[in-house]
Amino acid sequence: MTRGAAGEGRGVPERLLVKVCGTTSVHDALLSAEAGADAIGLIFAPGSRRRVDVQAARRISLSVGAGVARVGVFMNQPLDEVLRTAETARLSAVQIHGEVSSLYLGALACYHPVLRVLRPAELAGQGTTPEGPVTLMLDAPNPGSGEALDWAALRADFPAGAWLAGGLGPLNVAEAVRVLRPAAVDAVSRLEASPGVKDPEQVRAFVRAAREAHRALQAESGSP
Ligand SMILES: O=C(O)c1ccccc1N[C@@H]1O[C@H](COP(=O)(O)O)[C@@H](O)[C@H]1O
Repeated sequence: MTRGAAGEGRGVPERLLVKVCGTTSVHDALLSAEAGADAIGLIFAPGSRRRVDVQAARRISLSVGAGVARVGVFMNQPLDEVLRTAETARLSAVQIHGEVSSLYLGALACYHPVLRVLRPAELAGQGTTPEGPVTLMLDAPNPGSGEALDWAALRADFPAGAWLAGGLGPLNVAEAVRVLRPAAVDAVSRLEASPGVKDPEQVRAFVRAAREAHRALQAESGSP
């Protein structure tokens, strides 16, 4: 991955990962995998309309196999709950929202790759997303709401190597990729027919639009 300081002169990442979040069925997991997603998200956050139970998540994870990353999404949940869920549901990474300590993140990172979610107001001064098991991810203040961010306003502070979520969909992902050059894009609301149920056309169009945008950036910058 091409990395550098936040803001100015950010390179084009070698790869753009695409994550389709809020998966609640084997059917939708296979749809995302067939559309070419690199990762699916399984939401365990309390109160989410896309919350999946651990045994269903395990069946979903096993259905896609090791070629597709399974990211568990958590919000202010105890460490032992996250670790138990990750093991039972065969997660390959955990996405952590909410108020948690660096000790909590460090302990989790001993076991799993961690996506640490930040809101726009928390971005200033983060610099580059660190090499290693904790990767930064930017999301809207109200996760899973479909609210898009002002990418141009965040450009100077967006850490190189970070992931991007927040109101992304087939119609705007190309612009987001062009402006912020994230290492990965992640979406849920704009890919659904109803909460927790994917719209196949939107999922396919999202993956396609993200890939095309990344290829265009690479071509522009002369990267292979
Ligand atoms: O989607 C949810 O219900 C949710 C609940 C709690 C934490 C995270 C949640 N979703 C995450 O929100 C982003 C993007 O959502 P959207 O595309 O803006 O709707 C994604 O990372 C989901 O993992």
